[in-house]
Amino acid sequence: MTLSEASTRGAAAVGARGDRTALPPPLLCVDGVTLEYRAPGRVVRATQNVSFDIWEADRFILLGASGCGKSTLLKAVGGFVTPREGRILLEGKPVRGPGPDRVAVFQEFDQLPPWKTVRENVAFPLRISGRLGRKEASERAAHYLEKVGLTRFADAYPHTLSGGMKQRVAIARALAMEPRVLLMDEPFAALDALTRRRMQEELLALWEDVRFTLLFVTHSIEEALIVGNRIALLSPHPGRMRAEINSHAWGLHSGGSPDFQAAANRIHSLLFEDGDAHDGKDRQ
Ligand SMILES: Nc1ncnc2c1ncn2[C@@H]1O[C@H](COP(=O)(O)OP(=O)(O)OP(=O)(O)O)[C@@H](O)[C@H]1O
Repeated sequence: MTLSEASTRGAAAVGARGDRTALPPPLLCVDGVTLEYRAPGRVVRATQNVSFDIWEADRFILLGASGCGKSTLLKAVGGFVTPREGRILLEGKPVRGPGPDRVAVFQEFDQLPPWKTVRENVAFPLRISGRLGRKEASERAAHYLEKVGLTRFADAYPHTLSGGMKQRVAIARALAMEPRVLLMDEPFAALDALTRRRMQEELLALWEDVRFTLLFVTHSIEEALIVGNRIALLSPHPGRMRAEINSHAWGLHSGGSPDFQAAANRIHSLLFEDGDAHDGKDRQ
């Protein structure tokens, strides 16, 4: 990767598609977003003036050090945190709160109610959101459980599943809602290395099949390169855009190659080299 490949949001998107005029409007627009947590006598600024656009079927990664505001950005897109400054638009409309058009998968294994079977876990949000009746919800649950390879476990309870299987259920549950954007907050970080790798493979295979739009948070450079087609690099706390990078050239089979290592090293220095000196320099 050369410096010229690190680019602003618009240029990166153009690079990924090769033709500026062919670009439709973005699905999700994060525009100058500053996020803060306020408590009496204390303000924590989580991100500052962050901007990026996501197009349909992008696999967009938020990458940065611990505490740089990645999860807070995801929560803001989810509608759980209101920007202090800037705006977030989904299909051109301001995000004003949570909605079924944005569904999240988290790292924790306890995100599934333990008293519901796997099938019920997947079907439940479809029913309570009023989207589908009992029979249709159950059919859709079966469809997505098949996609994540868990048909045989539809009647099992979460505590009988491995960590990877629980994450598959969470992914099936999220995809079953057929959201406009799937939000994933370090979904594989609590898994062992082999399972994590397999889950990355499965997520990419699912994407090939379903072509959902993904906003994915990680602090693993390797995972970002493998899972994403575009990566936003955020500075350490408070998170600001350092650069945006096209990563569509990298995939599951790139790991370990000299080019892949060079890209990872380049990202590492963009993330961690003398912070403010870098901010903006790679955004042409
Ligand atoms: N509920 C909260 N109240 C106050 N400050 C918070 C709250 N949640 C997060 N923060 C602070 O906001 C900043 C950004 O946190 P956030 O969890 O978004 O970062 P992150 O990049 O996702 O980190 P990690 O990779 O460790 O999960 C941090 O300084 C954190 O301490």
